[in-house]
Amino acid sequence: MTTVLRASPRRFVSTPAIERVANRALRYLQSGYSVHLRGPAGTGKTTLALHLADMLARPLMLIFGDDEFKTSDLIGNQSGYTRKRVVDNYIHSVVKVEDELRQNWADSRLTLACRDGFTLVYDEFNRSRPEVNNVLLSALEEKLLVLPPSNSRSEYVRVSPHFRAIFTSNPEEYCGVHATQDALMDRLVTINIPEPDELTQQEILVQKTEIDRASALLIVRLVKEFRVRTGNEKSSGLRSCLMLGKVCHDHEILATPGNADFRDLCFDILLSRSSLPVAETTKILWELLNEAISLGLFEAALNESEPSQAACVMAMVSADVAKPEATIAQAEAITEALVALVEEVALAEEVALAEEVALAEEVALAEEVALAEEVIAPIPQAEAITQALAALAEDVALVETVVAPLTLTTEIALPTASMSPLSVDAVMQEEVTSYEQAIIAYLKQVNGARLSQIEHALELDRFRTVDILRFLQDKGSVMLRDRLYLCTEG
Ligand SMILES: Nc1ncnc2c1ncn2[C@@H]1O[C@H](COP(=O)(O)OP(=O)(O)OP(=O)(O)O)[C@@H](O)[C@H]1O
Repeated sequence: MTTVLRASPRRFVSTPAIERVANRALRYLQSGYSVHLRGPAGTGKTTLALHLADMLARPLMLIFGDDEFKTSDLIGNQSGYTRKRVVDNYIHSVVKVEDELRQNWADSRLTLACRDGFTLVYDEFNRSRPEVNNVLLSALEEKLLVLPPSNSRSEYVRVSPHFRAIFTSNPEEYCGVHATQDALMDRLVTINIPEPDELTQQEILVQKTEIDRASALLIVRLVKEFRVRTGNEKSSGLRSCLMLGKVCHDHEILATPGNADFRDLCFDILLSRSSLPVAETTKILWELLNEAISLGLFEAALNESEPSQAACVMAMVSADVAKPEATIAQAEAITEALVALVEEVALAEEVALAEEVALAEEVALAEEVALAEEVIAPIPQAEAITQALAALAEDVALVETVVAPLTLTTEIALPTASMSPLSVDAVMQEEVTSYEQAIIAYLKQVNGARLSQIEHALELDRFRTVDILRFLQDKGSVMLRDRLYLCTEG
């Protein structure tokens, strides 16, 4: 049984680049021509073919090219027999038997599509042997499909004006494909489908795997870079990107080069896609992921809303590695730019650190000042204590003087041997009187003084000063108030 599809690609993503190609193809189809989409594996040819068929709004016949294909698989074949037996016994002695054996014909997809005006999508048609596809030549050009000779049906099928064919193929250097015959190519409009651009791949990833935009871009760039470094630019990385994106999304794996799960995923999906020896490919991928971590290339480039210097550097890297002719000088320039960037980051960190240290020092200084103020505050009290101590010392001295043995005073005041006792007394009396007057005069002058001040001012020793002051106090000429000696005379 032949199934007619009404298929359209699930969640077809249209970006400006895809729309341009789709419009071109649709133009040729509307003018009655069949279209051939040619390009490396995974560039979106089949998806685009289905999308175009959907745009034509006709039922769809889908055929996949195969090396085992025969022409009959395209147009149909005899399938089984119908046997017809007639027994005539009209005269009882005569029996007439007629036996008829007829082959049945079953249309295949191409015949159905041509007859009913469906859209045929012949995916990877160059995987079928060229002679199998010869039947298409007259269908496309003369609009007649030629069937094997038969007595029971027409050998020609008139191709409906609504019939359209969309072919897809991989380039001839691909394994398992046949060279396409010129006659067929001459009847088709061939559009080359390169690998989708970065934006398209990112968009497809976001819409089909529901991964976030930043992760999608990181994956696209990582896969692109890996393919460049492994010299595997012939095919497209879109399928690998879709696998990475879907697994990351389904299992909540953070798509960053430093994440161990993501790294495992990259190794599982990408290693087998390189034609280099496994050890070499592993080293390349390992280095790539490490570079991405240390230089933060991919992460920095993701911040598209604020294009940073790192993003520019990444753009340079992408642009240059994409060109095989990128010279060593360009590579050095890129390295220099990266080094400058790393240095700038280090400098910024240093400045931030210095500012932090300065701030910490300021805080420490402020704390010290506060502490010092706290320490200094009690000083007036200390001064008062010192003064009190000094006064106390004076008082102690005064007491000592008072209790000092009288003999000592006598000794000090002893007259010289040359003087007579009378003259000695007179001299002493005279001397004492002059000291009394001197002290009274001094106390009047300074309006009161301490014991030590009087001693110093009049250059007297302590015992004499105390004696004289006590005498003056007894006389009522001097009084002591608050450790100050005051003259009571007017
Ligand atoms: N425009 C698009 N919108 C949505 N998904 C897309 C689009 N283009 C490609 N894809 C997806 O990318 C993957 C590869 O696309 P597709 O199978 O069409 O590539 P292809 O060129 O036909 O590959 P092959 O030559 O190996 O058959 C598919 O999963 C497909 O769904």
